[in-house]
Amino acid sequence: MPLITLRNVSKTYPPARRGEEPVTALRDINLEIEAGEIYGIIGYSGAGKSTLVRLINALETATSGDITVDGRQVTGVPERQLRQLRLDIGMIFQQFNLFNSKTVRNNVAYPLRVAGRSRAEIAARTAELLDFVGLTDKADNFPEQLSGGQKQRVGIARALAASPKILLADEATSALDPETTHEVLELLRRVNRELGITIVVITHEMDVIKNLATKVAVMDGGRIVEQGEVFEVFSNPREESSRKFVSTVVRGVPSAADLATLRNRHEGRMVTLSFRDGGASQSDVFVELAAAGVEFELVYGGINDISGRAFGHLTLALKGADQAIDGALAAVGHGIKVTELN
Ligand SMILES: Nc1ncnc2c1ncn2[C@@H]1O[C@H](COP(=O)(O)OP(=O)(O)OP(=O)(O)O)[C@@H](O)[C@H]1O
Repeated sequence: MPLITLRNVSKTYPPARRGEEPVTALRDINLEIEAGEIYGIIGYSGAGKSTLVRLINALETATSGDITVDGRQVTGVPERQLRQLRLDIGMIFQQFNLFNSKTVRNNVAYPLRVAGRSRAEIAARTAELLDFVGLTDKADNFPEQLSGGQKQRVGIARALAASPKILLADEATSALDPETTHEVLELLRRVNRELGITIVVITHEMDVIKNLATKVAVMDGGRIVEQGEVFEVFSNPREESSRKFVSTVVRGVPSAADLATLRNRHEGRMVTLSFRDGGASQSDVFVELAAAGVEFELVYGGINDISGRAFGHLTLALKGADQAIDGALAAVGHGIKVTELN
């Protein structure tokens, strides 16, 4: 059974003022997240991502549909039954949401104090968590003395304090620079791998999905327009909005403007070759072209590695007789798609 299930979930917010229209933030969402996964949810601002998260941890109630978390019904149950659910879910935020007047140690200890744990237990658990996130030496500092990445590590330690099964990360790296983002993503991978915690990552950054998630749902206008393995969605996005996100991190067939620039700089016939794991490789192509006496230059694109599987699009400028070029490309055979650029 999946750890998190949403069936036909919709959410409509009532109008804020009289005369205004209600806002439908989610429409007929179906989603299954298995234990142990890192599940990415991507969409532009307003797509409904935060609403989805607030439904999973029961901060909002669905207008219709069913939500279960770890076998427990979330929709239509009284508040007191939601207490255990909230202990099972840790959360981290874009702006970290730390208590600025508390030390790092006391920030991490806070959920344990609220849960009424003993002093000895709190001290031991807090020390263990600070060690896990690499901030033992900052235990007595205040958040304002920390870098953004360190603050988020405190946020992660605090979210893990009550040993949740699920960690919800809402734009957790959006306020960080690329290097710090990398560090925090690495920590999240350890949280998943070493502690077995299921992670749901909400983001508008495709790089985060590419580097962290195993599965992804693409949201647009309150709907999930595409979902599946990250490799599948990246290597073969079917919907327009997925294609837009993928194009932010993967160079595909060059646009008309890019092609014009490439033609200014390079001579010859131009083709884009699309590769997919299991098919012909770059070197297969290069060997055939060289054997046919075709000169080639790689002018655009690249090969990506996602979850250990390769795919990508390479645009080549080719110089040689048309027949030799066609023969070489035909000889490479299976697994690559050739797009002639005119
Ligand atoms: N409490 C609320 N009351 C009324 N409308 C809301 C409320 N929360 C969100 N909305 C509306 O629901 C839609 C989805 O918002 P949501 O915050 O879930 O999107 P999002 O994808 O998380 O975007 P962002 O990244 O900007 O937060 C938007 O049109 C938003 O204005």
